[in-house]
Amino acid sequence: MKLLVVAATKAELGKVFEHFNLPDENFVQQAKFDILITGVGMTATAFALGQHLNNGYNLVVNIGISGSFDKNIPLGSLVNIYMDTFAELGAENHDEFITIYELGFGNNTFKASYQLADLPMVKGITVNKVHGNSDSIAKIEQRFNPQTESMEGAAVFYACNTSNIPCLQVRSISNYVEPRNKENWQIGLAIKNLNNWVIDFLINYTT
Ligand SMILES: O=C(O)c1cccc(C(=O)CC[C@H]2O[C@@H](n3cnc4c(=O)[nH]cnc43)[C@H](O)[C@@H]2O)c1
Repeated sequence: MKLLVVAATKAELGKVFEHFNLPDENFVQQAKFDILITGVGMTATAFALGQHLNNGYNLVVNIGISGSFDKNIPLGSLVNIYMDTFAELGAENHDEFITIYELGFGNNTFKASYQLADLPMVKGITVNKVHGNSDSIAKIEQRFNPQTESMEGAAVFYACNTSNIPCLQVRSISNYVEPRNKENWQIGLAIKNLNNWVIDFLINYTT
């Protein structure tokens, strides 16, 4: 059984690198798991996965921090994204938005194919532009009713679904999606809790 852990930035996995004494590289290969640092965003993620996904993985775990639309989800807590949507792929038709699915160019939503019992299941969207404006937040909530947003999740699900590799996405909530105020973000807490979860998961999954 071989696992691939995918993160956008090394900063999101700092304690994991320390715990397992891993070399300071973007693609780390170990006996029981590999780690891939892709860079932020869908394009960097898809490119990196295109280079490395063909290594016989039994499971891909996308991890990272994330914004939450749902203020009932505490900052620093972990969620399991069971479906994720490319929220900006489509066309504007004056005030209306037409998804690529509605345009006839294929799916805009992709699902996890591996279940975890112990985390809340939520619906995510993936964006190029972090929402930070009340009008655009209201519009995207009305369009997709998401609970979280990241900049990579749907790209990982797309690559894994297309390659028939089981995948799951675990995110730690660093901020609420609201008019931008970086002072409210809890990136340190979110990364700490995320790293503890990843270390635990790697130890339990690979032994
Ligand atoms: O300074 C900023 O405006 C900023 C915006 C988004 C992310 C960052 C980061 O430092 C981390 C990159 C990472 O974070 C994920 N993320 C976290 N919160 C959100 C969000 O509200 N909306 C979308 N993505 C978010 C994202 O997946 C990035 O890979 C700094």
